[in-house]
Amino acid sequence: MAEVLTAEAVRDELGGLAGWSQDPAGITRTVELASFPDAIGLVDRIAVTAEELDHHPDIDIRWRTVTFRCVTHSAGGVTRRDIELARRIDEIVGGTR
Ligand SMILES: C[C@H](O)[C@H](O)[C@H]1CNC2=NC(N)=NC(=O)C2=N1
Repeated sequence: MAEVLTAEAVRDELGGLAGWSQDPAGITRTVELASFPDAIGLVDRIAVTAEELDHHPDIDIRWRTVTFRCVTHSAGGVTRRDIELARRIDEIVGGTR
C-alpha cells in the first residue's frame, strides 16, 4: 500500500503545485471554466488519465466550477499517487485554458 505523506511533505510538494490546497481530507484544486459543457469536457479528459493511472480524484461539479480532491482512499491520506495525479490534472487544465 502507498505510504501516507506527512502534512509537511505534502506542503513541500504543493510548493510546486500552485493552486492546490491541503486539508485533512486531501489536496484540492478548484477550476472555473467558461461554461458547463467546458467543465464536463475537462472532467472527461481527466477521467481518461485517472483510468490510466488507476487513481481517481473526487470531483465536485457546480455549473462551470469543478473541484478536484486527491486522496488515496485505501491508505487514508495523501500519497505520491495523489501528487502524481495532481500534476497530471494541472497539465490537462493548463492545456485547456
Ligand atoms: C484496485 C484499484 O487500484 C483501487 O480500487 C483504486 C482505484 N482508484 C483509487 N483512487 C483513489 N483516489 N484512491 C484509491 O484508494 C483508489 N483505489
